[in-house]
Amino acid sequence: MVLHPVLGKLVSKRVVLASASPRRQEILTNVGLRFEVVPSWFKETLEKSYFAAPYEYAVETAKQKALEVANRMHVKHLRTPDVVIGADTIVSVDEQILEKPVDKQDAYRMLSRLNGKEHSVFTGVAIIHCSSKDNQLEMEVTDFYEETKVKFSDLSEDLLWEYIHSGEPMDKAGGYGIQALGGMLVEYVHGDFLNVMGFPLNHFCKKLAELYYPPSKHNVQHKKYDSIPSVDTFENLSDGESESSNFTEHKGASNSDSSGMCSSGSIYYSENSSSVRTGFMVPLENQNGVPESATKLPSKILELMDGFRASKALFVASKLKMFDHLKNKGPVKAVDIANEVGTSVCGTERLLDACAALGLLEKTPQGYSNTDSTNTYLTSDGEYSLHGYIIHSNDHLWPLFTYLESAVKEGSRQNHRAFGKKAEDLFKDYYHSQEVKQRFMAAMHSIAHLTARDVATAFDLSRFKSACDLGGCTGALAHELVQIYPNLKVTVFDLPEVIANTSYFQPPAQHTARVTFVSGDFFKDNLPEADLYILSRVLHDWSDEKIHVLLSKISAVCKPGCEILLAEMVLDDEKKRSTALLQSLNMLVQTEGKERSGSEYRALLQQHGFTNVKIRVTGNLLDVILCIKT
Ligand SMILES: O=c1[nH]cc([C@@H]2O[C@H](COP(=O)(O)OP(=O)(O)OP(=O)(O)O)[C@@H](O)[C@H]2O)c(=O)[nH]1
Repeated sequence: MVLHPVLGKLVSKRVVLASASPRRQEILTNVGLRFEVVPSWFKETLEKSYFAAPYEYAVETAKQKALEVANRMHVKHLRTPDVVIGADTIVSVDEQILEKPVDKQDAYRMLSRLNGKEHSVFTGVAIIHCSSKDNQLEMEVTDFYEETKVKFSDLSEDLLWEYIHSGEPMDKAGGYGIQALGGMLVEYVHGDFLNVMGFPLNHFCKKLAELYYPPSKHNVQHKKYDSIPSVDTFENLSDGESESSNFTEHKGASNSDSSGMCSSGSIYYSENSSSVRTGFMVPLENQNGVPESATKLPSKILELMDGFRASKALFVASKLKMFDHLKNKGPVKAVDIANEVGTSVCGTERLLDACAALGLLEKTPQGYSNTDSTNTYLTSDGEYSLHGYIIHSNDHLWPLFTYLESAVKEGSRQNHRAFGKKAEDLFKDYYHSQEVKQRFMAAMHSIAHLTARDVATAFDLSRFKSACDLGGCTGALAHELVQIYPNLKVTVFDLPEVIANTSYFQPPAQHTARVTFVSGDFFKDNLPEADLYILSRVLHDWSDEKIHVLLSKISAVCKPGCEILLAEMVLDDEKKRSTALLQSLNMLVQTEGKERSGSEYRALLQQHGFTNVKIRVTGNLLDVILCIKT
């Protein structure tokens, strides 16, 4: 494979990809490059008017992303990477630069602009070679860009919105992903497809070839590499460093292709060879440098078999607040965390190592530190903290799931077995003690906060003046709704014991005046008047009989034209979505409810006069259903 000699130059180096883009990770992993991912914190806010051409903006942003990571790693870990790669993809149309859309309206604006026209996709790339002298960081920056022209077909408004509601546009430059659903919008591509996806691999390899194999005197009369040097010219490329010639062609290896790549994308190389040889077998290595087994392993099954261990490691690290202890600190040694948390050193070290291997922590010789997503999702005060739900999973769901077998045999909830209590009303169980109640509310709050934006924007709700969120708990969705819809007032209706405890979860005052809390039981008490009734993660708790009671109450207070919005994990009719199916098992062990399909919800709603049932799959944890009282 012609790329090997070039990528092989990076094998012995500590390579860091300064990008959170899963596509860039995939493109580089697929060609066997081994690297760490350290997403850049550089904010993509350079003043666009300062740049004469769009590609200059993309190159400068890529450079700034990579420089930020190189500097941070040097300062933070005192272990400087050898190479840092940064990239930035933009779309340019009518002299405008389009980046990632900020919301659905923005995605719509972008896609409408691209509709029926040709545009350019530019990816700027920066390759920074770092070294440290007297603890001073020295960097050599190489950068380049690649342009690909893409043309969209003429697309209808409906199709654009359908695409936007798929959720795909949101993290993609120009608001589309050519590698997935977005591919259907595209009439033609002129240039490097991978460049559109986020990383111009071919140009990257050419750049490495230029850097690592500069034309020597004897080949200087040859044309400058305008493509990757082929294997035929491989010997000419040798610069005498042993690593450059460590690559071995592997003929006849059963799970390799002619490129010498193993099927999982690793590069073959021999340990001691100083010249290219053929037919020499060495163990294949995976991404972590671990030899691959000779036996074909059922990796999916093994992963499921051990899945509970990984979950429990996450739960325990969260419960012991290890991620909180690591927040805003440089690397911390296991012994220091053990002392702070009050745990054994050997146990703590094993747990932290497991968390690092699971990608939850970064580990360096100086100690452990949180990754960015750990700071966001796993610390108790992270922006989208799931801490509450993780503790609920550990303390409540885990014991219930140990009785899954009984639940399957008996077809009913297992609270009496897990907690030694007679099954009463579902929420009475949660609210019997202040501690359990707060834990449950924190869990519901974390999921509501994470899903609120997608639920609130799945449909345009700007025509409504008043909404009532039945079982709205801490008001996380209500607050998101009033932020998005300036004319909307939302009443959160929930049990008195919930309403009495909501103050802790309220956001800073900004739009809070348009959110009010009213206590009551939606099965027994009068419902507040509203144009829109919201039931988010409510119906899945209940049997069809109870749902009929609730829907008939709502139907009775709904004037024609009033609407209901449901947010639930909707099962696909083919029952293939494992997250929703596992959530349905979760409902089995603890409630009388279940997850339902779109047609099941439609049937329930239609029986109470709610028609025109529309369903949006959001790509987040909750899907959204909207219907109108006729
Ligand atoms: O067809 C596709 N077009 C673009 C993409 C993806 O879009 C983003 C572009 O954003 P950016 O370059 O700013 O990169 P980020 O994702 O924010 O990650 P960084 O941490 O590197 O800033 C990029 O992910 C492309 O892959 C696509 O998927 N398909």
